[in-house]
Amino acid sequence: SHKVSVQQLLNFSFPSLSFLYQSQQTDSGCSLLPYDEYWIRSNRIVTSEGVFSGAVEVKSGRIASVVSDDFEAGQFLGKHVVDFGNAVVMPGLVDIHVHLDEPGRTEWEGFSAGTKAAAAGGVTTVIDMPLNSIPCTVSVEALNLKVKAAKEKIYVDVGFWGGLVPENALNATALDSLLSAGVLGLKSFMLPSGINDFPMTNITHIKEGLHTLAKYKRPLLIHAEVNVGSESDDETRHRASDPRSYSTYLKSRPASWEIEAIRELQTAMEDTKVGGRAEGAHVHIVHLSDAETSLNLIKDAKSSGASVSVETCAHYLAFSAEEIPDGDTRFKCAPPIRDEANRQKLREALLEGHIDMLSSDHSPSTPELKLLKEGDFLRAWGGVSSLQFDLPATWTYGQKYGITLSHLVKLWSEKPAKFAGQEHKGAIVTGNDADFVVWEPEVEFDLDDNYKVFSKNPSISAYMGKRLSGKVLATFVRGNLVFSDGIHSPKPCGETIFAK
Ligand SMILES: NC(=O)NC(NC(N)=O)C(=O)[O-]
Ligand SMILES: [Zn+2]
Ligand SMILES: [Zn+2]
Repeated sequence: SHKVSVQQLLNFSFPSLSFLYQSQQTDSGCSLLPYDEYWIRSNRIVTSEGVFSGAVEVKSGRIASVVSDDFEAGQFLGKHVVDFGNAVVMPGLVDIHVHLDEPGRTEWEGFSAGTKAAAAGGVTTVIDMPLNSIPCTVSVEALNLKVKAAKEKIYVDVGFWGGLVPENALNATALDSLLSAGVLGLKSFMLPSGINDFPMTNITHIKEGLHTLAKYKRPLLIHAEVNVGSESDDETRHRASDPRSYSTYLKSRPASWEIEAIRELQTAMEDTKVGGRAEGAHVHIVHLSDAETSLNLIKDAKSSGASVSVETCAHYLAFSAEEIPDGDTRFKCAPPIRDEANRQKLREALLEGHIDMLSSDHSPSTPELKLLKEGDFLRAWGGVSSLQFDLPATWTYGQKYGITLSHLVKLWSEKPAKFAGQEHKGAIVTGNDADFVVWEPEVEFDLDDNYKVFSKNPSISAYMGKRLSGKVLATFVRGNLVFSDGIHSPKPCGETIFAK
């Protein structure tokens, strides 16, 4: 077949999309690109298998075809082609662990600001956590309030986890109605969550929850830490140590808290096996920090046939305890960021495939609650604000230990999409939603005061002040160009996602 240079056929190339938008504004306003059918071309299209030079055809929000560069002459004649040249085209990121905090705590975050940050960071789907909003998503009524609050505010697609709490855990009817209303799975805590109306569950609650989840084949996400007392054992002795020193906080929350929680979960994990009481359900350990015994226990459960997975977060891979300055409570989260040796082990485990996926655990609050002025690690709110930096943070630190573009696709898109029951997302294959991030891995930028962070309270993000590489040029959600050249589409056209 006769090959032609695609350059001869292009009718426009990046960057000019926002100008194009301004000149050809559509009435929907959902997309900065005024076409329903177009091709995206790049020398670096990434799948979990590798990188190729080619083009992706988009029609009505879906991927209509994917071709490598040995296409037929004339294939693009008369078509709209956006050429991204050497910029990388990947499936958009699917962040399964995000606290958007609306309704009720919009001074912490919110659907609009949070999903703008997601879009600016190449995240095309977020799954919202059931806690920190008021009310927490523990009933159908609360879910309905969330969905109502999200209406016409979201720039990317948003699904919801429901909460498993003592109040609903032993009540199969209550859980049935929450699951039937479309939450993608449930989430619970094995110790106090910090939010009074999201109480912790014990192992009986967890087992009953899994039993109900089995019918729906949906996962239970678990914050796996239990309070087994700390090394120095009581609050008074911590108080005697310097609360501005990160090591004081780290000692107050040792790895034994994660280990003990996962041990307690062993029989619950057993229940998910073929023939078990909760066959069809799945246990997912969120934000693993301890890369040793806790991870080994999870590996053992997996190899014994339990349906189990585990995520870690970008910040556990990026930072180590030794680097956290005194008083810098932006880094306070639970479980805590541990020492350098642990970070190395976590990175190895990730590359070896023992950690199934990544998430942000974007859990922002306000500078006041982070006690940024006092710098008191023991009293500050726990949670890292990071949603906009999922991609560049994972990439910047990941390059040091061997993360490839294909790793990013697998850990940030394919695996989490599948985990959340969104098999039609997370990969560049024909028929899938046209969710993409286009970015330049080599371009560096400083997260200084001039950098536009779309989340509320940018000053609390642990990444501010850092230099990252990996600039997002464009983000597409179901074919809509929702972010380009630093601006968002005029209308927020993200969709709410429900389990069927
Ligand atoms: N209430 C929270 O958002 N807690 C979160 N806080 C963290 N991780 O420090 C979490 O995911 O556990
Ligand atoms: Zn948690
Ligand atoms: Zn969380």
